[in-house]
Amino acid sequence: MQGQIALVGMMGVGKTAVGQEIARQLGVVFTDIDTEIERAAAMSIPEIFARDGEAFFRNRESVVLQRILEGPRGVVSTGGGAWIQSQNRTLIRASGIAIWLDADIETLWARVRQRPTRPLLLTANPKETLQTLIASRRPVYSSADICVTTDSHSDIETTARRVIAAIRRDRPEMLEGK
Ligand SMILES: Nc1ncnc2c1ncn2[C@@H]1O[C@H](COP(=O)(O)OP(=O)(O)O)[C@@H](O)[C@H]1O
Ligand SMILES: O=C(O)C1=C[C@@H](OP(=O)(O)O)[C@@H](O)[C@H](O)C1
Ligand SMILES: [Mg+2]
Repeated sequence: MQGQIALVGMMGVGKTAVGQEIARQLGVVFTDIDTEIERAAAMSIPEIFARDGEAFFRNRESVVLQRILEGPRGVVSTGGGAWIQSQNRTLIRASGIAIWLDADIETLWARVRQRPTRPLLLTANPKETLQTLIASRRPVYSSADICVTTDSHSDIETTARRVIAAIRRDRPEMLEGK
């Protein structure tokens, strides 16, 4: 593999689950940035937001992202806000390619509503908050290298295969040696 494959996109779209499956199918290392932040801080994401605030979390996110991108080549799943920061986009572009996983609001909402692990959605109307976040972030996600759309009918394994097929089609040099 010629660089890092980074997954970006809204919370609940499946970056963590699909990223892990892409890495399994390609036989490369998988890293989830949120998991690495939690490990380094010995705290959960909701605990970090509650104790230190979002700005602190964003700082940790950039530091951990840089460290992971400098490591062995593989698949890196980011948190939904990572690609929104321009310095993170620069880091990801310099190390490989960004895949935007996209889905409609109903698909995202069905997946995120089940678990209270996303502090940005602890609002009076979390679905509306999700919708507002999508509207502000979609133009930024669209600057990723490749977009793959998922929906409630595509399972994790199928979505992973479609991502790999899209990379093979658009950026075949990325998968050389694979
Ligand atoms: N087709 C699918 N693709 C991706 N995730 C799915 C799919 N169907 C259900 N899920 C579930 O949706 C939830 C959110 O996925 P996750 O990987 O945590 O998203 P993200 O990391 O983008 O926030 C998980 O429980 C995952 O197993
Ligand atoms: O969209 C965001 O700003 C966030 C998404 C989360 O990751 P997932 O996209 O993996 O849920 C996590 O990094 C944090 O709760 C903030
Ligand atoms: Mg995730």
